[in-house]
Amino acid sequence: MSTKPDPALTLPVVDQAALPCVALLGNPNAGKTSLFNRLTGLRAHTANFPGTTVEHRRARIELGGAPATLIDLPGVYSLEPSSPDEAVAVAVLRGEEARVPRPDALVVVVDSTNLERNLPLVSQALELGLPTIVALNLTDLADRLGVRIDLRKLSQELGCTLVAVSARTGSGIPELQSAITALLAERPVPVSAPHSCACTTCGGCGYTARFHWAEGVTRASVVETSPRAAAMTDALDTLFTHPVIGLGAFALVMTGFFVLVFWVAQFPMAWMDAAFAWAGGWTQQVMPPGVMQSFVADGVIGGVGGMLIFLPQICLLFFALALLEDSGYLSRASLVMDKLMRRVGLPGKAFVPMLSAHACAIPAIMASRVIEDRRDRLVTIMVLPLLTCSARVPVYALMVGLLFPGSPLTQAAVFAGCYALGAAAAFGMAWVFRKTILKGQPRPLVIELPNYRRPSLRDALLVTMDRAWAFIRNAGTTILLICLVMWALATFPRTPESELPSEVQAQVAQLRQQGDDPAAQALIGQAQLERSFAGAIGRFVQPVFDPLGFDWRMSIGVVSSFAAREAIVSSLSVLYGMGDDGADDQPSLLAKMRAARGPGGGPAFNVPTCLSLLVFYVLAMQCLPTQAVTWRETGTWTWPALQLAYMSVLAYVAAWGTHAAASALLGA
Ligand SMILES: Nc1nc2c(ncn2[C@@H]2O[C@H](COP(=O)(O)OP(=O)(O)OP(=O)(O)O)[C@@H](O)[C@H]2O)c(=O)[nH]1
Ligand SMILES: [Mg+2]
Repeated sequence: MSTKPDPALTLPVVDQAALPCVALLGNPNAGKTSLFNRLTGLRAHTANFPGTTVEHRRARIELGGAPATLIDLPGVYSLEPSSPDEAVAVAVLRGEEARVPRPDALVVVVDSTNLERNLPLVSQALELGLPTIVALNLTDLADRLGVRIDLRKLSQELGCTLVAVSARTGSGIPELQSAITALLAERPVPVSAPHSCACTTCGGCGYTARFHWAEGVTRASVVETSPRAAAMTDALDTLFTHPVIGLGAFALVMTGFFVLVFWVAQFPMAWMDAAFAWAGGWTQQVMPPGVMQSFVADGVIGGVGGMLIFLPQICLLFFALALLEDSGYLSRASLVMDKLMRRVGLPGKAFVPMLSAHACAIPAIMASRVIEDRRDRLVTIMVLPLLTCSARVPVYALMVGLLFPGSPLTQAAVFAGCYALGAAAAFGMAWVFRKTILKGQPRPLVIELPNYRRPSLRDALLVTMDRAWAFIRNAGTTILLICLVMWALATFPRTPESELPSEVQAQVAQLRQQGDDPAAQALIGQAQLERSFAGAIGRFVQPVFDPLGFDWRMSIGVVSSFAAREAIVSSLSVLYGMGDDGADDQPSLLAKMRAARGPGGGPAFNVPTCLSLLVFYVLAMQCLPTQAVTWRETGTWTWPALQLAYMSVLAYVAAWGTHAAASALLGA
């Protein structure tokens, strides 16, 4: 599924340049984006692991009745960047980022449950000489964990205004807004930090001085900590990061995830399928037969409905992923997976991008900016589109629904198998790249483990609603357009019944004599479809896909999905819906496809063909926006071209092998 431009990035440049500009700076995972969302009312992505934001984001806010620009930055541990995302933050601070105004003031966001680790950056920020406020965030969690901070003391130690806030509950937000307004009005320059190092001969003691200062300030201002909370975190970490138990826990979490997404979704999906079937049937009753009826029933309801029935599954996927991201577990899973990933040449830091690629490869490719080494990053980017993104979900669901009607557990297992195949292919290809064009050993993982947090149901629901809306918008625009083109290609030229071949006319006459009018009508529909533009194009490309077991309708469906893979579902819905089998008064889309016949008279979607289609869609690169992002992140067309070439060959060969093996095994 392609991502739309962030509304926060759509401010006119001229407008922003004239406005006072405030940047949110802070350690990774300190809650900068959550605060940004609170202050702007936007819904930028947040998650409980370091490195969620990898690009600056800006929006206009009102402060004391006057407009200002607020910039959210990627998290940094220091102002000496070590990865591309950190470089973005530092470039904005220096005024070196194109089209972004240099900030006039800073809000340094600090995690109050992790004060000591956040303060070294505060000291560097204060040295920039910009008007600065420190926002002490996550105070709700600090309260729950029994961490108490003496705010007056801390403010004195820092020598700047300090505001305690909670981006989660909203407490302290009005005070923060007032403090920023005053900061922009008065523009006080912070007093110089008390830890600067006079030594000019070595690079290390500056850091040491900063860390000593952070330790001292923490000791002076943290009044109370809770050993019980720390003990609980340690106990959970011992389990989740254990080389064996940790792997078992990971397998369990993932299994639960897929069963939830698959099993729960089947109920609303069945209702929606029935609703669209009813709507199609109703249209046929109220509209006179003809081109318009076919346009509405087959083109619009059939095509878009064929896509929309998968909405519940998409929603559940994003909801479950949001809860998982917010829990703090993912950083632990990265540690457990690091060893395995490094064995195939992937860095441990690729884990979170790989997991988020299960939603969409585009943000995942951008998220790989957290990987410091260029070769490590390139290997990761090259294999990310192999992981199952949400646009593949409708294709998988359609195929497993056709393959195993009425057995949700088998469906769930095959569905999970597709995800596993994508992951295995990504690991295998990473290994191949490491042995060939991107030789080298990935760096070992050093990662900060965030606190475990109770996931926010509200945030997860908001993410889900956004994604659902994006899915509906996509179905109502791009997919609808593809459906209409497909419908037009399948409708015209319309061969009159009298011009159909004589053997077809004879069969039709015989069926009518037997009183089987629906079957006669279906036969005419089939013959007309075969003589349409779609039939001609399908037959032209079909020889390419014949070894994979695809008939001409599937072949044209595959071609239609090279710009956006999910388009195949709607294309098939239109094409199979139009060659109506007449088996039922109002057959659902799945029923129509199940009843469709292939050239030999057997089911068009037999087991080898369904499996081959599944394998093809697991492995093929069919997403133009992903290619564009690969180009942007790598700076050359070589990598996206290679990505397209190797994935297409891999998909074709694997689908061909699957079809041949399944046909041999089943004697098909
Ligand atoms: N309980 C609680 N959780 C918070 C608060 N602020 C942020 N969070 C959670 O902390 C996690 C990190 O929040 P983000 O806003 O993504 O942090 P960030 O600083 O933008 O992180 P990066 O983009 O990785 O640098 C998310 O799970 C948030 O829901 C808060 O005040 N209270
Ligand atoms: Mg962020």
